[in-house]
Amino acid sequence: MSVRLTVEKLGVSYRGDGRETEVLKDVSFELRAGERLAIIGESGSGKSTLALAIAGLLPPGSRVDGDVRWPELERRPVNGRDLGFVFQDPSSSLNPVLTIGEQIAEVARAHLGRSWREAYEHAEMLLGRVHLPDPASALRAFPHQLSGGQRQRVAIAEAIAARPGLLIADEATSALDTIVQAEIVRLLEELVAEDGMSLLFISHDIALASQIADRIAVFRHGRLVEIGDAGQIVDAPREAYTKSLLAAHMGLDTPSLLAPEAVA
Ligand SMILES: Nc1ncnc2c1ncn2[C@@H]1O[C@H](COP(=O)(O)OP(=O)(O)OP(=O)(O)O)[C@@H](O)[C@H]1O
Repeated sequence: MSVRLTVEKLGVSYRGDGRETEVLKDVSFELRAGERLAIIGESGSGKSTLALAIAGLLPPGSRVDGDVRWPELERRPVNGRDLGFVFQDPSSSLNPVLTIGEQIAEVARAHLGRSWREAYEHAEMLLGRVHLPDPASALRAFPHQLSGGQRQRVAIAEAIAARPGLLIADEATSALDTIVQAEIVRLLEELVAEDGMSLLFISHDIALASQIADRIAVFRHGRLVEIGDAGQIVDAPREAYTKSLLAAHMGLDTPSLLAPEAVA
């Protein structure tokens, strides 16, 4: 499998109020084509900063050390074209005064060079792919006319409109109730498999991460503590911190994450 992304000794510091705060330190990993990698860690561990650094979206003035490379590309990656971003709050990527059709079609026009008519057809096809009921009517709807789960489906359709090689989902299901969350996770799995995209699934929820990811990377205080196959991380974590994350998940009322044979 070819390598889609190489993160090498990445460090990020934010600057403000005359101070510099280091939030990512010496982070290295590879993401292969078609691979689903979950990034997990507590709030403030640097997960979103990692996503922003990969997308080239860090605030101006941030200090970046190390490297993010895209071996398959011979040019700089273009946001929207080479990578799609889905955030926790779909309102941050959807424009409230444009119809759903206009927003998705605009991505197809900008990045795929489609005419408006072709771009609208493309948008309707994508709304079908994200399982929005009645895609033709949805094209004419405004974001506020949809439910939270439907808005997240639209945000996903927009993120994949230009067929990017990488989809970054940053806490994309955290604001949704459990049933809708499971549906969106299934949808992401389906789309990633169909399009051969790589997925960076950012979550504070190790149980959810283990459902969707091939591999899991555990972050703490801006450092990559442990990375491995999802099964290994959940069944046989090497680091004490990962064990404590798993233990914190295991409330008395929580079903075990471990496979039955591993418990026996
Ligand atoms: N623009 C910024 N300027 C200064 N500090 C920032 C900025 N953005 C984030 N931080 C700080 O960087 C650290 C890492 O934040 P980040 O959002 O990357 O963590 P996270 O793991 O994604 O957290 P969460 O799960 O709460 O979103 C935190 O201490 C945060 O307060």
